Amino acid sequence: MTIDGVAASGKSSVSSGVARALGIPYLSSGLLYRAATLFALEDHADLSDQGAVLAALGTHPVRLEPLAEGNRVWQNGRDLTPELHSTRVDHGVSAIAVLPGVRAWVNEQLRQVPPPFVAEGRDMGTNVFPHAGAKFYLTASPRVRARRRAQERPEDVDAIEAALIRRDDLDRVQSAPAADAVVIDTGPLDLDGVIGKVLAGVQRHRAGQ
Ligand SMILES: Nc1ncnc2c1ncn2[C@@H]1O[C@H](COP(=O)(O)OP(=O)(O)OP(=O)(O)O)[C@@H](O)[C@H]1O
Ligand SMILES: Nc1ccn([C@H]2C[C@H](O)[C@@H](COP(=O)(O)O)O2)c(=O)n1
Repeated sequence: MTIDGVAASGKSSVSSGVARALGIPYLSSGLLYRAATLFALEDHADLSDQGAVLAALGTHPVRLEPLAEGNRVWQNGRDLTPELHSTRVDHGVSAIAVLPGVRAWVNEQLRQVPPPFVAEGRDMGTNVFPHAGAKFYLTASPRVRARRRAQERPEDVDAIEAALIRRDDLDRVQSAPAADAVVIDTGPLDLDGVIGKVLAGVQRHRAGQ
């Protein structure tokens, strides 16, 4: 199954809850785009130069550890995960994510994982796993998302909201919901409410309704 959505709409938290309820792993594609961004930044690569970015990726083998309680990304023995939600990675990741070679690098890693799993990101239901059994797409207003994110970060809500709107715009091309996805506005719901809606959708799908 796939869970896509806009930035900070709750994809990772919801995927983790759904994966735990179903007893299967979840895969965060966004973390792989973030790891690619971190490598490019550390190598001082021009983020719009696909050749330079792919050269940086070529020297940094990574492993996505699909833990249900939260994915981690490893480079040999180094756990990259704590650095992947830094502001500098947030600012650079959309530039990296438009590069076709980077998208192929991410998708190849995702497609090596044996099902069943919950795949989470932007284009899981449209491009990477178009034949997934059940598809969901999470949204919420930029203000709601910024308020939630502000609980985790020292920046103020207005700055976070502006950055989210910028990233929504830059990611728009690969972020369209699949035609057969169930769209959920998470604004009026708490986390358990969203997880419950997704699980109910999975049940309906299994029952063939
Ligand atoms: N329905 C909800 N109600 C309240 N808080 C929520 C809800 N869903 C998610 N959150 C909170 O919002 C924040 C962002 O959620 P999360 O990191 O899961 O989003 P995301 O879509 O995976 O983000 P990103 O696109 O940056 O990877 C977290 O602090 C999470 O706990
Ligand atoms: N399938 C995906 C997943 C992610 N991206 C890009 C777009 C985001 O700005 C960035 C980080 O993702 P997030 O952690 O916010 O889910 O990666 C993408 O293009 N396609």
